[in-house]
Amino acid sequence: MSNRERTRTRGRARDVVLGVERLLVGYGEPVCAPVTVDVARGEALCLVGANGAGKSTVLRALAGLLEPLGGTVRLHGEPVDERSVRFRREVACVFDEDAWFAELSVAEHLELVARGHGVRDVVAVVDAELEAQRLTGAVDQLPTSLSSGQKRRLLLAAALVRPRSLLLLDEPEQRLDPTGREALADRLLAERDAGTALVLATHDVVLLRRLATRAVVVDDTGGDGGTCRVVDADEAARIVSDPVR
Ligand SMILES: Nc1ncnc2c1ncn2[C@@H]1O[C@H](COP(=O)(O)OP(=O)(O)OP(=O)(O)O)[C@@H](O)[C@H]1O
Repeated sequence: MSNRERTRTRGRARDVVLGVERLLVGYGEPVCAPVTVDVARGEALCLVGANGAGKSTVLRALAGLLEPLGGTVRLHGEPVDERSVRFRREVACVFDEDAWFAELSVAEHLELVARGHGVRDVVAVVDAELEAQRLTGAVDQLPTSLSSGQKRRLLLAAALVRPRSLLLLDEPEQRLDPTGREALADRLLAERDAGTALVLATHDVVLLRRLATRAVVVDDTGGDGGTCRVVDADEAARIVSDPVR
């Protein structure tokens, strides 16, 4: 969806994918103020904030990997349950975790993920994503032999060769060179405009400016009636460019 189309559809009912209500996260103690926000199809919500503010912790709770201390998270109106097949089918994650089968090549990994999620045209889907992630020269390599940037692109490819209505990404720009960051922004923009709901933690102002439709400022001040502030993309870009303001 272009920005013009997005403006035109403003005011119509939004197709909410993720609903978050006073979500409180932490490890025994809260790490940040509660979060209240929703994310519709074709929207990209960025989580911004200082190192250690709690962005990854919020993402882990959204993915059902961390039990919240309070509040609710709903996917298509249903409570998050990472054990349910529907939840796992709908939610793709790119977190900072390398979970590879050491003996499977790059192409074999992607084919395994796509097949496991019931993708029909596995070879075509995997080939297209290898191309998009500039991994065609590494198809036969084992993950351990990849550079750190290539490993990151393989993680991204694994999230994009499978069905999803929600894509959760934790600093996807990490370890990518400038060309890789541009390609990442292009790919995520296409994903957003194809109707996926995106939530990503990022410190990258270029990615934020190109992609964000809104942002949550993750901190412990409870600036918005006791919850983390929800701001527009311009305000988020100003915060990321000048975090001490
Ligand atoms: N497994 C854990 N157990 C206890 N505390 C943790 C754990 N993981 C993170 N923390 C703490 O929770 C706080 C929030 O960490 P988190 O990784 O969510 O921050 P972040 O905003 O993603 O930071 P960054 O921008 O550096 O990635 C930090 O104080 C961190 O030390």
